[in-house]
Amino acid sequence: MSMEPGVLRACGLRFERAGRTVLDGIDLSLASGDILALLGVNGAGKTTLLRCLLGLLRPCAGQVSLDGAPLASLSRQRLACRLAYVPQAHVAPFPFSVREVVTLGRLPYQGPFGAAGATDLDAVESAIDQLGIGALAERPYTELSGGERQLTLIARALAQGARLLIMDEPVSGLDFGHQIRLLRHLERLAADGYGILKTTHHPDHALACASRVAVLHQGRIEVDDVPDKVLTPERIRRLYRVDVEVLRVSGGRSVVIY
Ligand SMILES: Nc1ncnc2c1ncn2[C@@H]1O[C@H](COP(=O)(O)OP(=O)(O)OP(=O)(O)O)[C@@H](O)[C@H]1O
Repeated sequence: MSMEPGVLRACGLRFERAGRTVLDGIDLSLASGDILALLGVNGAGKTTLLRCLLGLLRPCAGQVSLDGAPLASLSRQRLACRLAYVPQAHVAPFPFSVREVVTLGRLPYQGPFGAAGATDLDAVESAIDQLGIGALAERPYTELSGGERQLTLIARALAQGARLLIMDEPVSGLDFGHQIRLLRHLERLAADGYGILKTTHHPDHALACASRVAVLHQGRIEVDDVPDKVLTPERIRRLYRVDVEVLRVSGGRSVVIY
């Protein structure tokens, strides 16, 4: 399993779609130990930015690099050992079992005709165990609920062994308990040296579980700083057009009241 930390960096990213500028000069970095929460209203370009950072979309200007090397200079296999993606849960075209979907995370470590070896199987069982989805392991992915699919995709990313995780709304569709357990687990992973970039629509989740918060607005990163500095009532009001208060509670944490 790859244990390499790393720094993923976007410089001057610009992306256009159907003649519209979606991203306009984005500078952003993600390092080992970071939990970076990316906020922005619907359609702000969060998923587009994640897909540019993963090398799945090609920006029309700017560059993404991993430890100083442009993504384009790295093979897909090398990249997959360093960088894992948790997309928003989707319905798979084939009824793979949950264990088989998680095992797909091990593909970068196998040769063209390679079968999963002992290390791969250990990584798969460990990821299934971390996400608490052992009871689902033999169920067809196509027959899972949205939340169960989400947990499976997170397990697949952990099985992949990459230390930088790019997660698109990882808690969406999860019940309250799974949300809290996942956020706590992300904190443990960051303490263990993972770098995590997650999009979220919940300022509360960014206050509860992020070392930095970046706000994507009108194609630009409007601010990138510690959660308490970014998530002020004024900014939340301006961004989402809702009136809220932000209260300090015990343990030095802040919560959004509405
Ligand atoms: N396949 C596509 N073709 C054309 N435009 C698209 C396509 N996918 C997304 N867009 C547009 O690109 C912009 C950014 O979309 P994106 O999905 O990145 O936003 P987002 O911030 O992730 O939104 P949400 O919070 O709703 O998931 C939006 O205006 C969207 O309509």
